[in-house]
Amino acid sequence: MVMLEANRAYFDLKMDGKLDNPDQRICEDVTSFVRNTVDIIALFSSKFLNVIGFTSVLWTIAPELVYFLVAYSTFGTLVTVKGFGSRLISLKFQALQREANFRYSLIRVRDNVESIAFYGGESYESTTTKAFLASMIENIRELILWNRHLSLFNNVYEFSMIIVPSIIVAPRYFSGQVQFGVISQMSFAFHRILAALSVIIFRFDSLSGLATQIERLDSLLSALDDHTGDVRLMKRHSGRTSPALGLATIIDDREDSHLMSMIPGSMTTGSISREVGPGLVLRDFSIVTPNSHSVLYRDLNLQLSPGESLLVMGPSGCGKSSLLRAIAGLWNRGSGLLQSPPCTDTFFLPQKPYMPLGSLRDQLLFPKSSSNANASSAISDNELHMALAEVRLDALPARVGGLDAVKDWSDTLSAGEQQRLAFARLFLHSPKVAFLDEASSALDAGNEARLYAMLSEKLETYVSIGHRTSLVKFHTYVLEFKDDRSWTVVPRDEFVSEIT
Ligand SMILES: Nc1ncnc2c1ncn2[C@@H]1O[C@H](COP(=O)(O)OP(=O)(O)OP(=O)(O)O)[C@@H](O)[C@H]1O
Repeated sequence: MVMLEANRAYFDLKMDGKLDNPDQRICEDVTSFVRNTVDIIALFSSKFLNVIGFTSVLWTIAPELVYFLVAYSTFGTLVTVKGFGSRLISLKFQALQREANFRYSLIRVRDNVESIAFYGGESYESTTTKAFLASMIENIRELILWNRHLSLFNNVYEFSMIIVPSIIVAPRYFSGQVQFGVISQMSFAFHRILAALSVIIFRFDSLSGLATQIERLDSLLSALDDHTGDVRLMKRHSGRTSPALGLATIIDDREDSHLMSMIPGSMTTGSISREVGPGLVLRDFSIVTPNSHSVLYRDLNLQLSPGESLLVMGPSGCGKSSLLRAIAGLWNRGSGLLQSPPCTDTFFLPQKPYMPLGSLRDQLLFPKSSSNANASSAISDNELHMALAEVRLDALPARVGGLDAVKDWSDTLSAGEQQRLAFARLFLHSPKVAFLDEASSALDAGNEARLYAMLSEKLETYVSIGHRTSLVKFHTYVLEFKDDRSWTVVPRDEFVSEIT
């Protein structure tokens, strides 16, 4: 939940790609960690009481056996930890990682059944999934082998002590110094203390499992901490309002400079300065991709006042979506000034419409939740039906069983229907500024023109990304990226006269 709620940590951790399978760490490792910790605390407490209780018994009969037990269990513990420890922990770590990878490969197939079926990619997917399974099995095999070694060592360690107390006390029994009953009393105490002092040896399997879970959870928490550090730096940086703010200013600041050094690549790229304002202003704006550190474009300057709109065009891969990522705060590496309205006034329609789990009502209200009384009572059923009618999906509720019908919407609706539903979502939220990333790419020209005509009536300001020149007439300005990474911003009419 922290990952979802705290400054889009889920997005940044995925983009950084340094942490594998956070889902498994959260769902399974936490549960196992809590269960194992409780078990181990209970076990250690009971063994501690055994040591206290039985040492006094053994000490009165044969104190040399107490020294012997301490030395023997220390030797056994050292052999177990040094000989088996690091290998077993790393194998268990890999086991969790490979199991999660295998499960993720199955989930990917489930989520992409239609595309795989169209491509006829069953054999490829089967090979890939089998490779994940094989790597998991190989690891389990090695784990079983090492556990067998450990268990053999445990048996030798334990059984070689069976007759030791009798051998040591036998001379005293035959010389009449002790009774026969004392031998069994001493033997019982000896084995209870041995079991207690050898707890690390006999329970090494659970302890190494716990160590693995601690390591995985620790790296998750460290990644979240690093992320909080990054966000703190960004917030501090974006809190400044001087348009002249640049990388040099930040590096001169000693505290910020320390924080900047925690961000990979920050000394070379810096962060974008952010301000809140009514329109959209980009000044000397450059974007750098998160991992590859390649600069998509440099020194972009534009100003969009309330009431104006912008169409972003350009060849595939030139960085159109990345511009929206930067405006949304998903990408921060780069330089220059970005002024945009507060996030409460903006709404983004991403390239791939997202259909959350839930009812048709949830699809329309997303990202608000229909279970939130304020969100659901603010928008009536009638308004939801009207929004659907505006995007020509008025027949949808009857077709699927009403606004509360729950389906897998990404599979149930066509790509164009999902895009129309996303437009309905946008109209219902009626933000001051909207950002649309090829949000009508799956629509026919008629539906696209109708939706854009409605958009220009309903919203003051919007920025769209699109490839079709038919969209130009719905925008005030056109920002065009060229193949050589240069760019131009021109008024709509100028753009039209240039291309005709
Ligand atoms: N997470 C990432 N890490 C590194 N590079 C990335 C990442 N995401 C995108 N890129 C790269 O950044 C460049 C710009 O990507 P972007 O998605 O902005 O292109 P685009 O202009 O919107 O393309 P299209 O029109 O095909 O959607 C591409 O070369 C892409 O490979």
